Amino acid sequence: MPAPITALDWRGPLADAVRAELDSKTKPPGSLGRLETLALQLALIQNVPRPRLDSARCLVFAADHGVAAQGVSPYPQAVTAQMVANFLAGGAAISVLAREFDCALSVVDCGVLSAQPTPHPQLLDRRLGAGTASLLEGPALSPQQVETALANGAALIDALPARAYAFGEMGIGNTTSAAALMHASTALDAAQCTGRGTGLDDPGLARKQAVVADAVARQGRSEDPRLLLSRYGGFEIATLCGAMLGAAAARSVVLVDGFIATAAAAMALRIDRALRGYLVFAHVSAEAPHARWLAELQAEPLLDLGLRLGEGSGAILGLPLLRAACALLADMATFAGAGVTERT
Ligand SMILES: O=C(O)c1ccc[n+]([C@@H]2O[C@H](COP(=O)([O-])O)[C@@H](O)[C@H]2O)c1
Ligand SMILES: Cc1cc2nc[nH]c2cc1C
Repeated sequence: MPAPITALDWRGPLADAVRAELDSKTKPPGSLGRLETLALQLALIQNVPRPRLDSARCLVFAADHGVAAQGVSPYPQAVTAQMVANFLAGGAAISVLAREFDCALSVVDCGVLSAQPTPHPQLLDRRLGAGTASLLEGPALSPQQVETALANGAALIDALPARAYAFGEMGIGNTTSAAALMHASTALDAAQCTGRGTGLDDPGLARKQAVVADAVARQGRSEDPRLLLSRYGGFEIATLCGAMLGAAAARSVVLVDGFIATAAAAMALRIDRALRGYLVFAHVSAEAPHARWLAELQAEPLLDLGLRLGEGSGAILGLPLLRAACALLADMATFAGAGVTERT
């Protein structure tokens, strides 16, 4: 069972003090928009009037998916292991962004079907098995694998402490898993929950929608997040779910990436609603159902850049905005201090 999360108190004395401090700064009240909300959120998360973001980590959770055999992705399953090697070699988009933003990068192997993974200081072995089972043929994870994944994710946070986490994922076929989780846990139909992933053409999209519809027709809808994770997977989504809950329990900020990371967040929110205050939805992906799911979660993403890469690439782009919010709260002059006249 993941550790309990302290719900944020947006109406308490600390929130009032931070709002008053923001209003005392040399700017019209509210004129720094979302950066002011972020500063307040960070203060409440850290439970201090002057939050700091002196450490940040990016964790990319990777796994293979049996459902990839159904032709639901234009790329072969082997790309998952190949991209893990690319993350570690420093050539992937997330490798470049992590260096650019001075953010430690780790890759969590939750079940990638590489013959023999080469040990690497940034590679963490948390394999639950040899790839997620096909969600079309039965449960993608056993109930025991779900529990192990949730515990693994939370334990990673204890092992790799940070004030902020940019969480991402890699897994050919995992937009099908995320689509099935969305279809099975919302009132939306399979077509509304299914997107083109890495770039399916129209016949591919129709095939993927049929797979999502079939899988949910066979295994059913549910409100139970553990049951949903068990039915539809995948290994990386369930582990990511545990990591999000662990990060919030440790009072760290969780930067949520795209469609698949949002699937993990949606399941984690069903496990502990208090997680909500710790989440920063960094961007809205170009994967069509992502905007719909964010709307269901009443989440307003920070960025809309047309990204649909995954890997945590959108999540990490939120990091400079979090850092900016902290710096503004800490370092801006007040009207009184700078001798600037307040509004009449
Ligand atoms: O983050 C997103 O919104 C996103 C949207 C489309 C694709 N992806 C990435 O693409 C992979 C899954 O796509 P697919 O087509 O194989 O299901 C997986 O590695 C994800 O990281 C990610
Ligand atoms: C090349 C490639 C890189 C990725 N990164 C995340 N998902 C991906 C899918 C593909 C196909």
